[in-house]
Amino acid sequence: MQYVTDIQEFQVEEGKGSAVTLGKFDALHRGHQKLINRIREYAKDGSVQSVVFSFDMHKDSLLTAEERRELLEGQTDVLIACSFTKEIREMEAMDFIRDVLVKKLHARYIVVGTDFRFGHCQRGDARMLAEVGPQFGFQVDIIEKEMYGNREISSTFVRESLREGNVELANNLLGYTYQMEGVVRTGNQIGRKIGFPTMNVAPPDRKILPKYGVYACKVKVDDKWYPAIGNVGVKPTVEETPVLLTEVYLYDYDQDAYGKTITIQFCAFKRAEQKFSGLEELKTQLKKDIQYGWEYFHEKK
Ligand SMILES: Cc1cc2nc3c(=O)[nH]c(=O)nc-3n(C[C@H](O)[C@H](O)[C@H](O)COP(=O)(O)O)c2cc1C
Ligand SMILES: Nc1ncnc2c1ncn2[C@@H]1O[C@H](COP(=O)(O)OP(=O)(O)OP(=O)(O)O)[C@@H](O)[C@H]1O
Repeated sequence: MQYVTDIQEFQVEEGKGSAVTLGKFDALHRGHQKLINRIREYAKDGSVQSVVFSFDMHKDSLLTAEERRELLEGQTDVLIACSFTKEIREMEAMDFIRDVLVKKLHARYIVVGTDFRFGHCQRGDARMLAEVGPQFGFQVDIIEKEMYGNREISSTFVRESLREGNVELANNLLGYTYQMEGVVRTGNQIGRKIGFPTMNVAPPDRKILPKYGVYACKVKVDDKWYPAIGNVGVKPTVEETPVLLTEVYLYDYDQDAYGKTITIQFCAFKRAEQKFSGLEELKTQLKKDIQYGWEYFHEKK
């Protein structure tokens, strides 16, 4: 996959056209996957290159740029991560069509959802693309929204579910398990003292985490997955200054992981993070959480 961050530097392969899908693509949820599958179909015979054109809004996001890139590896020929700069924001819709979609991407197929909007003041939309398509030589596919019950799947819906701690719903909307990655750093060593050594990991910058609380997790260390129980939050019982961390206790791991990069997947919500009266009360609750996690994975709820 070709990864492009500066659209000015990019040109579709000589003599080839492209099948392009456009949007923010923060989540790469099941709705986004529908669009990506369509451009893949067009590119299957090699006649056109498939292009995912994503606008990076520079906000807190579900996927870091690196994660989006990894998830799309092997799924598309080209990923354009286009910064949503003033220049892009203020570009007239027709200029975007002419200068970017036609001149740079040689678009033959454009695949968007029903509510896709673009260009200065969002004046461009899917209908406008379809109207001018014949004149510029591209076909437009407007894809019906993938639904969850009677609500459209969207990145906003995934963010809301995470905010409520409902990772099961978020994972269903995504079609994969929500995760974060980070380097294991030293904690206060209290966990070890109370019998539950944990790995402490700070989330990447601007990465959205689920609501503060306890989750059944899967954790990848050195390419191996382990069942675990984790806490997302600021440990109010033991920390005076809040520092957001995800902390995980792995069931079958007894080595030193400091400095290693691990991946944490959030599988199920157990309870909200609490401030306990002291370490004894925390320890009593931790035992219950650990029991819950063990049952979650062993009874495969
Ligand atoms: C499953 C689990 C649940 C936790 N729940 C809470 C909690 O509700 N409140 C809290 O203050 N800390 C909670 N913690 C964090 C503990 O305070 C922390 O593990 C302990 O202080 C050890 O921290 P250390 O690794 O920095 O030594 C939880 C940790 C785990 C692994
Ligand atoms: N549920 C869906 N089914 C099909 N297409 C979708 C769906 N959601 C979004 N799309 C389309 O995918 C492209 C990228 O969508 P985009 O990420 O901008 O929207 P979104 O997921 O609704 O995010 P947000 O909630 O932040 O607005 C757009 O063309 C959009 O119309």
